[in-house]
Amino acid sequence: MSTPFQRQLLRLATAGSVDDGKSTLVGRLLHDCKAILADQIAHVQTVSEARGGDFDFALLTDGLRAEREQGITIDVAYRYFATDKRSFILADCPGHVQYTRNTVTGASTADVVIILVDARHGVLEQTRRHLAVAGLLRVPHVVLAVNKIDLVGYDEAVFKGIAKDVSQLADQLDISDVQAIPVSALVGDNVVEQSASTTWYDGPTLLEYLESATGRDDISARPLRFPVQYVIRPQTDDEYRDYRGYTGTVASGTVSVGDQVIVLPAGRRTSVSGIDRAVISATGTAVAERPSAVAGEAVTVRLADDLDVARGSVIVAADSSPGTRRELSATLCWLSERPLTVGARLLIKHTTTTAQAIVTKINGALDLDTLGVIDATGLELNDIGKVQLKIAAPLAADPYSSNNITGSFLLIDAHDGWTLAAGMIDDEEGELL
Ligand SMILES: Nc1nc2c(ncn2[C@@H]2O[C@H](COP(=O)(O)OP(=O)(O)OP(=O)(O)O)[C@@H](O)[C@H]2O)c(=O)[nH]1
Repeated sequence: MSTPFQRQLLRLATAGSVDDGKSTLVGRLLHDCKAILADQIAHVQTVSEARGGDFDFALLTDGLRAEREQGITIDVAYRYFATDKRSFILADCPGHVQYTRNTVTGASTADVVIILVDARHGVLEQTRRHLAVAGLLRVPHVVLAVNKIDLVGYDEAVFKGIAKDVSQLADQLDISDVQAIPVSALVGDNVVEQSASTTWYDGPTLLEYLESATGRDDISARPLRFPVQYVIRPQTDDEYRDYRGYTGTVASGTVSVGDQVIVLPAGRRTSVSGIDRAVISATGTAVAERPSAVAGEAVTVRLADDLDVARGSVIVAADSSPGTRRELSATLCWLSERPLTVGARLLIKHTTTTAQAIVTKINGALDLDTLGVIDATGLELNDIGKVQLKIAAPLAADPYSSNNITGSFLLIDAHDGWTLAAGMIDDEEGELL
């Protein structure tokens, strides 16, 4: 069972092209739902006046920009805010040349992605790309914020035209829930307050929508996956002499004492004999035994038998084991300036395992104009493509459609440690694109 706090929490990400108004929209949202501190408002007022202009909402979110100017690399920053009804975590993806990288990072855990379109420009290539990424990552809800609606005279036909274009794309990309909202981030229309200038629109404001949207499926109801991060074996002379436990974060499902489990990749069956959690208090750290733990909790699991368990092992429900594989069909978002070619040798980071991998085949790339798959011999920066990989170690992996944690991975350059791609494991039929 999730706690009331977990139930109310909604993860958001924003996406849009440069100057579509992301910073202004986020600033407006935070300001109008009173999530901004008074001293921040006073500061923005002073800076805006010094520049001889009106209150600049983008300044409320531009702290990041200042940090970037100092050379600190921040691709995605997380902001927390709350209303009476709900708490939010917003992955703020600044306008940047590496759009896809930021969007993938921000949207990978998002419940809702807000895709901005400038009402004057309509759907652009970036919009298609952002929609494709949201579809691939199976973000449950997409908000199409048709921004700068004030600059097209609050014209209903313009809004409807863009909403229709996006709804057609969403159908092709298998995105089932798109809510189009006409907004002016600058004026504040339909962000928190209903606009008097769009009387033809009877849908929710952005905040109303966000306060009522449901999150991703409850991952604690899925089969157990517990990737082992560390093996704990104190080998001291005290009561913990024979202690052997496996720490990690429950990726999905629930683990309870007495559960029948299988340890992968070895495939040995055993049962859970104990679950411990460190409790830190004023008097020090103690170990508390727990009857069970749910997805998202970091615990130490003890097993009834002394098996070969190491970092990278995955403890899974005995009646629902994914097995292991050394070959994967996957969809990649290629995030590097260095193109991918067949035969490339890389590292794959999948849950707590890192192993060598080789790209054996490139099956095609997504054509953003037609949204079909076209032949490709390589993948370039921001391309989305289908590949086959051979891996040096067996992975306990699920298709992304059934588990977004054990179904996803990163590809890393073995020489310099740079992240090259984010990958999602295809269904058996390879139906991701
Ligand atoms: N008229 C009008 N102007 C807007 C609106 N939203 C944003 N703007 C203006 O558009 C410009 C770009 O807005 P930003 O919020 O900086 O855009 P952005 O998408 O965050 O830009 P980057 O962070 O550089 O990607 C600014 O001059 C804003 O004042 C709107 O709804 N109406």
